[in-house]
Amino acid sequence: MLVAPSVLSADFGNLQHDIEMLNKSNCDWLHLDVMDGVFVPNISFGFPVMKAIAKHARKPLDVHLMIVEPEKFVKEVKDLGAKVMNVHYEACTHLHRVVQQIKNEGMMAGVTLNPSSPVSLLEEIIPDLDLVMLMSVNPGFGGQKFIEGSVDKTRRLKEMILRRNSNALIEIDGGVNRETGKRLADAGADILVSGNFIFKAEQPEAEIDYLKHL
Ligand SMILES: O=C(CO)[C@@H](O)[C@H](O)COP(=O)(O)O
Repeated sequence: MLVAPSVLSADFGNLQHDIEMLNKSNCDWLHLDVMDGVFVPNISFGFPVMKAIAKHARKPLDVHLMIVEPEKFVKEVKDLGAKVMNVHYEACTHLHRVVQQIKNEGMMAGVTLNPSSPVSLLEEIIPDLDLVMLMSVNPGFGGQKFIEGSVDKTRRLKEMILRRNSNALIEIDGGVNRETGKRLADAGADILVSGNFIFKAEQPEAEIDYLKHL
């Protein structure tokens, strides 16, 4: 299992401390949530903060854009040195074009689905994707309750990926902890994003290890 701690739940007053903790940990990617106050009802951080994080991070960056018109920022995300660029299905009118732009910049192309968006929406594009991220909470905030239907949705996505001969990885984001993480792993998840569960833990590195071994 790959584990991508969500930096949204870090201590922003002491960000370097938390990034160093993640550098020392066995986590795989750093998950960076960009929110614009339009696509989601919250504003998080943008490129100046991500550049500062990138300077200290010794793990690949997994950038999740919860913004309208994400295609305007492909080059900026590439210049950060990101490994993964995740855009929302719901934010892209010309999704196929955006996915090609991301891949042409040498990044993994990820498409994210909101909880109410069915996996069937990805039927045509799935062979082109490197990754699909399912939101298991409504995007915009850390620390929300896991939406139960996400486990079955993960299973259905896995079936579609196999049926369409896609190599897409399955990433799940929202409300991931020991218990939900286990069920998601059994359903076919490849990558778990986790915010509050990791950063509020007494021993964040041990919780990362727990999720990694699911
Ligand atoms: O993208 C988001 C929220 O919009 C997530 O990445 C959350 O930041 C995950 O946090 P937890 O639900 O694990 O606390």
